[in-house]
This record gives sequence, structure tokens and C-alpha cells, in this order.
Amino acid sequence: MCAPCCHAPPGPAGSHAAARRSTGEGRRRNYAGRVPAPSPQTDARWAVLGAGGHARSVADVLRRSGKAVVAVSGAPSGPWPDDVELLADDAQALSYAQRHGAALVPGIGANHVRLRVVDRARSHACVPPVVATTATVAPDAVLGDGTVVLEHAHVGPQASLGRAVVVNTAAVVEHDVVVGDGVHVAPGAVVLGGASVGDLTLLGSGARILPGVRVGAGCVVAAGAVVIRDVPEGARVAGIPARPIHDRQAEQTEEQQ
Ligand SMILES: CC(=O)SCCNC(=O)CCNC(=O)[C@H](O)C(C)(C)COP(=O)(O)OP(=O)(O)OC[C@H]1O[C@@H](n2cnc3c(N)ncnc32)[C@H](O)[C@@H]1OP(=O)(O)O
Repeated sequence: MCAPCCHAPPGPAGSHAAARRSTGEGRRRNYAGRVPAPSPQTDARWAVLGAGGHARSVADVLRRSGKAVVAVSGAPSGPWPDDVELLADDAQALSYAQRHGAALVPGIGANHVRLRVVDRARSHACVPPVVATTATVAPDAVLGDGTVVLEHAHVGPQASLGRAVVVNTAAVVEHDVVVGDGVHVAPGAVVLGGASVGDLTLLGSGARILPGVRVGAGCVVAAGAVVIRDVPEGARVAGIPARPIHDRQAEQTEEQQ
């Protein structure tokens, strides 16, 4: 058992948001003991899954709260301090965490990869949520395994966030919002009261989701968009108010087939 969290084994993988909506149990199961208390963790050892730009931001969050980053995994996008062990891949990070009793935290930008890696890691080691010291999280908010709340972000009362979510720098997830697994709320994006965001969706930097609006799973909301009505699963929207945009890459692939 590792120092930073947790007593219970990880719960079954699946849609956190769906679990919460259907039973209300996801809230309690994910919350119990999982939000890191600041002091007991300061001596813990942490390995970051990933070694690129997002991993650096996550490592900064850990260091600023007094935690030791002992290892990162994957191809580094630049230099890491000498006392950080560079592990070849995520598999090595998982066995490193087991051997050294380190907690794991995802530092991977791509939503689907981050969620997959977190779900794999949960059966090997602790993957608790991480909250920056400058961020605020309401005591009754729920954060799933591997969710990271970065500097100056805010998560409001009764908000429920799934696994492997990123609430990036200065982003806001307001009260009663439900955020699925593997979602990225990019820097400065705001999800207003009672809205919901489906699994694996990217909310681009500075996007605004108005109160009660439902954004489906697998969506892309462009930077700066203002979403005033529900967005169906898999849609890409941009602008004020947000409207569907073309997915040129997907269209080109279809044309080539
Ligand atoms: C710490 C960090 O850095 S975290 C990083 C988080 N990342 C972000 O916030 C970036 C979010 N990404 C975006 O906003 C991108 O523009 C995307 C993903 C929405 C679209 O990117 P692409 O797939 O490359 O689309 P492309 O650039 O071809 O644009 C498609 C159409 O949408 C429009 N569009 C793209 N982005 C926007 C936007 N932010 N606002 C308004 N319109 C936009 C384009 O003008 C284009 O319109 P057209 O078909 O009329 O010419």
C-alpha cells in the first residue's frame, strides 16, 4: 500500500458520470479518502506517467506542494532534473511504483491515452487525484482516480469529476457539474453550474459551457467557444454561440478511403 492514498482497492472501470447519474454511489465511492490531504503526503514519492509538456506542469504541481517527483516515463520532451529517474515507458512506471511504493499521476495530454493508462495503472498502484495548492476544490466535490486540478483552478460544491480528468490552469468547474472520465478542461475554460461534459471531451482553452448545458462524450469544443445549447456526442463546435465545425482530418481520411 502506498503512502499517499488509499485504503480501498480501485473500483471497476466504467463511466463515472453514468454511475453517478444512475446510482449516486459513484460520488461516495470515488470520494472516500481519495482527495489528498496536504500534510501526510509531503514525504510521498510520486512517479509521473508521461515526460512531455503536460507532465512538466503536473510535476510542478507536485513539487510546489512539497511532494517528491522521483520518476517520469516515456520520451522526454526536454531535460528533467538529475534526481528524476527516466523510465522507458508506462509499463516500467507501473512496476517502479509497485517496487518503490510510489503513487502514480498521469501527465499525458491526449485524453484517450491518459484514461487508458490510468485504468491500467489503478490495478497496480495508487493513482489518487492531485490538487494544486493554489487550486480550490469544494469539500463535497468528487474527484476520480488520476484526476489533476492544476494551479488556480476551481471545482465547486457537489461537482463530480470522473477518472483521469484534467482541470487545467485557471479553469473553473462550477457547482453541480458532472464531468465524465478522461475529459480535459483546458486553461481558462469554464463549465457553469449544473452543466455536464461526457467522457473524453476536450473543452478548449477559454471555452464557456453555459449553466445546465450538456456536452456529449468525445466532443471537441474549440478554444474560446461559448456553448449555449446541448452538443451531441462526437461533435466539434466553435464560435460564439458555438456551432458545428468541419473535421478536415476526418473528411480527408474518408475521401482517401
Ligand atoms: C496547456 C495547454 O496548452 S492545453 C491545450 C488545450 N488546447 C486547446 O485549447 C486547443 C483547442 N483547439 C482548437 O480550438 C482547434 O482550433 C480545434 C481543435 C477546435 C480545431 O482544430 P482543427 O481540427 O485543426 O480545425 P481547423 O483549424 O481546420 O478549423 C476548422 C474550422 O473551425 C474553425 N475554428 C477552429 N478553431 C476555432 C476557434 N477556436 N474559434 C472559432 N472557429 C474556429 C476554423 O476557422 C475552420 O473554419 P472553416 O471550416 O470555416 O475554415
